[in-house]
Amino acid sequence: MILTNDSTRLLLTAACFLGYGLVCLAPWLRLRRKRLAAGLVGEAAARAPGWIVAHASQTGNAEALAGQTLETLRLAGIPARLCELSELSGADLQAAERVLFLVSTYGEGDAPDAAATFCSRLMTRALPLPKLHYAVLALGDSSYGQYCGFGRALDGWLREQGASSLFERIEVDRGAEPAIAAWRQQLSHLAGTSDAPDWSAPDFGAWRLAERRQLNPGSPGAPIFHLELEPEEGALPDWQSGDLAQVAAPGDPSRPREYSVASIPADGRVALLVRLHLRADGGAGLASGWLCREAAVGATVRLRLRQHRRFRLEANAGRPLILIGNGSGIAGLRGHLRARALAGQGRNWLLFGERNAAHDYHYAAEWDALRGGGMLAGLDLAWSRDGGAARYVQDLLPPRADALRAWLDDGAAIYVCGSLDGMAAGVDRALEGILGRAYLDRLIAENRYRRDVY
Ligand SMILES: Cc1cc2nc3c(=O)[nH]c(=O)nc-3n(C[C@H](O)[C@H](O)[C@H](O)COP(=O)(O)O)c2cc1C
Repeated sequence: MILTNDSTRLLLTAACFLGYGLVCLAPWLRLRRKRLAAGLVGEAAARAPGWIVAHASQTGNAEALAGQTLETLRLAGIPARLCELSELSGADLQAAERVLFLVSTYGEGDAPDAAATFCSRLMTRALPLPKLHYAVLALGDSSYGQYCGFGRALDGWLREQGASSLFERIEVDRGAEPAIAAWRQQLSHLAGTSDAPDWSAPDFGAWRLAERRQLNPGSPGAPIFHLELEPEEGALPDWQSGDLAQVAAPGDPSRPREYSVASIPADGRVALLVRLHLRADGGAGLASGWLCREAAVGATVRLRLRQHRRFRLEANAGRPLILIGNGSGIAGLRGHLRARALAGQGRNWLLFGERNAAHDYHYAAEWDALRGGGMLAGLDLAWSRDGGAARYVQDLLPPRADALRAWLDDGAAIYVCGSLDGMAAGVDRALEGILGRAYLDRLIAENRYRRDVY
């Protein structure tokens, strides 16, 4: 084809417009993709109030069920969006048609960390919600005094504000399948669909206990063991530092025990730290006794891995990390330190507390190697049975207040792993004393204060 000067110019101009149009379209397409990924189903959902699936989760169970709830609504063609409870404003609640709440309980009947702002901002006051229809799935454990305490408090507060429940609160005791099935059934009924997807958790796999060694021989405390496991068949599954492993012990398979994974996939094995639980009568706990004593090296262990989104590094992977823990809590922190070393991120500060330096300084050689390699910038230790100024890990914080502020000013995130009794509350109080509650609440809202406490 022969082009005249005029038709060439015309074609070039048209091409320019087309190009410009594509440039303008690209951000819109990106935004649309982002909205879809965030759970906004269809453009209408961005405008219409629609349904909201709100979760408050500490270790990811309620969050995972919220994702599955959203998926069920999505399949039924219902516009809905997924969010964390603390992202909801009073105006959101007043505008929403229907809100499904999936919340767990922590501490002693408390809300998970991620719900702190919702509790302090909204649940402390009156908020008329006459138009709101809602349902609550409350996750808990009936061996605690305040069973499903937060789910019950939330339900009560919503009712006091004039909201109407779509169906009675459903309580899930230790992940019990029948309660989850009841929620699924109610949901299918509401959504007008009978083909809700199957939500069952993945099966336990067969793993071989490849290694076991006691970390604290001679300690006045209960023995603690480092275990390494590999799949009996097939490839190692993928996981991230911060994730959890569930073990079904032969003596009590219906109550799997959960442990923080202390290794990363690059190690080629799942490592766990298990403290032998000694009962008042001197006998060993069922699951820990089996894992630490009875199961021979080479034995089959039924295990499955579970994502722990709230304790993963995720968006904090590029920040400096302050890792605080005690006892077996070093497991989750070790996973993070190994992930950081692999990524070449050396701005890590470990603060750790145990009983005594001679027997309970778990993984001391590893920390030395990390320091030598520039992968551990700070290490502070507290020994409760050795005397000295700092007895518990929280005592390490006030004398290091200036360094702590400097790290946080540099954008650091804090990860706490270990016992809820004493340690977690003590660390929280010490941080509040140094930084103030508002600052800590901001860190929580920014996902820069993450806890795996038990
Ligand atoms: C340290 C700790 C404290 C807990 N406190 C309570 C409690 O007071 N009441 C309750 O019903 N469940 C309690 N639970 C059980 C959790 O709510 C339950 O394991 C739930 O399935 C966790 O869901 P999530 O992963 O969404 O946070 C507690 C669990 C832990 C680890």
